[in-house]
Amino acid sequence: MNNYGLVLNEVGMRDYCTSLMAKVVAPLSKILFPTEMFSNSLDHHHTFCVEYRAEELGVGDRHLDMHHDASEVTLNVCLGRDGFKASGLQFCGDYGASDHRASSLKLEHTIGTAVLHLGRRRHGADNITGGERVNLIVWARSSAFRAAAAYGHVPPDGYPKTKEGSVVDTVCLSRANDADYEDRVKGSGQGGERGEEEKKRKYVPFNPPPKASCALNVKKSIVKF
Ligand SMILES: O=C(O)CCC(=O)C(=O)O
Ligand SMILES: [Fe+2]
Repeated sequence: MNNYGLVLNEVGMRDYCTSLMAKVVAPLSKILFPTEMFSNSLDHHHTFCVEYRAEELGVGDRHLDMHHDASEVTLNVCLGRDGFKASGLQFCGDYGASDHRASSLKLEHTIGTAVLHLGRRRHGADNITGGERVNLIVWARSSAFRAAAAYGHVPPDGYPKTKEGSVVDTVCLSRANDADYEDRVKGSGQGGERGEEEKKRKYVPFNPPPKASCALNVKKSIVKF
């Protein structure tokens, strides 16, 4: 979670952000993610700016731990500021997939460019080493998809889960979300101690218990009126 930034919906920019979602995010999502259940029904959003500041500038977020978003599709636009250093956005696999923690892409942010990705794709931002970086983030959501999940038509977080495969890359580990973080980073020369706040978090294990059903519950998807 970012501690520094601004929720644009709360400062009078909701309508502007809604038109950005309708004119940019929704049409591109239809083209890029045509097989997703929600690709035709993105209808609301949580839109905010994130801000990272290098240590030399004092307090601020330096990086963002590995996570997936509370969105169906995310638009991430790099707005500035000139001269920031170290801008990597590391992507891994999709939440629930066997390659969830395998590295897939490292994107270097540059001002004026954007990336559109599925919300469930694991990602995290590198430590900024100079200057300040500000990005606009649109978490686009579908009410229909979320209602389907709430009523059990699809699993609660949207997707069935597959047992994790053998490839787990250190760059994809999350200090806050992975119970095995410390064991896995030991000896890898990367990562570090969890902060106090991260230690207090309740872990939600990625892999489902052995007997958990991963299939969609077909019976539940029949709605009686
Ligand atoms: O810093 C970035 O570019 C990513 C931000 C992000 O993933 C988020 O706020 O959910
Ligand atoms: Fe994110």
